[in-house]
Amino acid sequence: MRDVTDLSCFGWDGCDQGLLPAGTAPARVARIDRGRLTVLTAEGELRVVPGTSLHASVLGAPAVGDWVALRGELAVAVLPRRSAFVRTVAGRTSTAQVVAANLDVVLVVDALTVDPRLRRVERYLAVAWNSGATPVVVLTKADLCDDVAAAVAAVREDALGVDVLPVSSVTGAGVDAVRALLGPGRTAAMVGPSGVGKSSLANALAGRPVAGTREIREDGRGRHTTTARELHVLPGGGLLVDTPGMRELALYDDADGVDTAYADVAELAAGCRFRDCGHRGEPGCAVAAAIAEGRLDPARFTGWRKLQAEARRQLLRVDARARAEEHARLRTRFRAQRELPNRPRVGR
Ligand SMILES: Nc1nc2c(ncn2[C@@H]2O[C@H](COP(=O)(O)OP(=O)(O)OP(=O)(O)O)[C@@H](O)[C@H]2O)c(=O)[nH]1
Ligand SMILES: [Zn+2]
Repeated sequence: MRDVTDLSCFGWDGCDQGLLPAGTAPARVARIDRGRLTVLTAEGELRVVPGTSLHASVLGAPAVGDWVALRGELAVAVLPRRSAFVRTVAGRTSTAQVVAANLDVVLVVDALTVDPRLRRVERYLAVAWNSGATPVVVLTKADLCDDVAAAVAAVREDALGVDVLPVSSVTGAGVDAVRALLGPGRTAAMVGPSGVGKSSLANALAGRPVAGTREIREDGRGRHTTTARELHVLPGGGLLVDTPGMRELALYDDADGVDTAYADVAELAAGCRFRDCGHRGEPGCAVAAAIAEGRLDPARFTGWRKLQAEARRQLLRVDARARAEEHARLRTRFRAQRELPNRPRVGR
């Protein structure tokens, strides 16, 4: 049995660092429902009211998995996060949304029913790497796949440095391997498109229905069943965040995550003759050479380029300062071009 004081700070390192405002107790956000928070405390679940100061905090609104400081039944502050899975809210905005906070593991979930969608997995991995938590790929519905080993191998080849675990929530195969990631006090979030079996996996891990699942409609269109993010406490003391399926995961500030997810391509690119090589046929392009020699899948290269461009666009939208820097960079480049020796100098 874990002792109660232990639970009150479990997973949050700020307690012993004196980060807790005086007269408050830490609690973990399990659910957010029309502005009200359900939190886990040493005494159990509690519905609390967000104080006005809560939204004023630099971390913004609380997310599932956040630690908040409670003063009575009022949540007064969002406590420092050690990791967060962040996406851009759908639409042409630059608003960041914290999907889940204080994670040890991000489970990137996809199904084995169709050919593994490698580009999609890579996109999730880029964001997951940037979260500060460890990404793991979970491939569900193994019972519906004829050649699990081949499908897993294909994903493993692309998901560099990431464990790839096949599971079936129906037969239970592979569920223990996922459970092993979720020791006492460890928090994982499942992310992935709708219908890949996240809720079914949550139920399999919990050993009881904790999340709503849906039957896929005959026409394959289906509807989202998971409507809210929720932090579930698993029997072994691990914590699992179930998130509603995402129609599209837009990158936020994920340039570093992209380079980690595509470490092989990034490393090749660093070996190009020109530092600013665009890999579009320049001489000495190491990326082009790798593609020509069959060492790099051109589709993976295209995926990298696309995500990099998206991360850069997003950065420009988000950060006016970055925009100024980009302008400065373009100006420098322009100046450098003007000063190329073989360029006729005008007006001098
Ligand atoms: N055969 C088989 N079917 C599964 C498995 N896991 C999930 N399913 C089915 O796939 C469908 C979708 O599963 P859900 O768990 O609701 O998917 P989800 O990812 O939570 O979907 P959202 O809540 O919309 O994000 C349901 O019909 C499940 O019964 C599995 O391991 N094997
Ligand atoms: Zn190049």
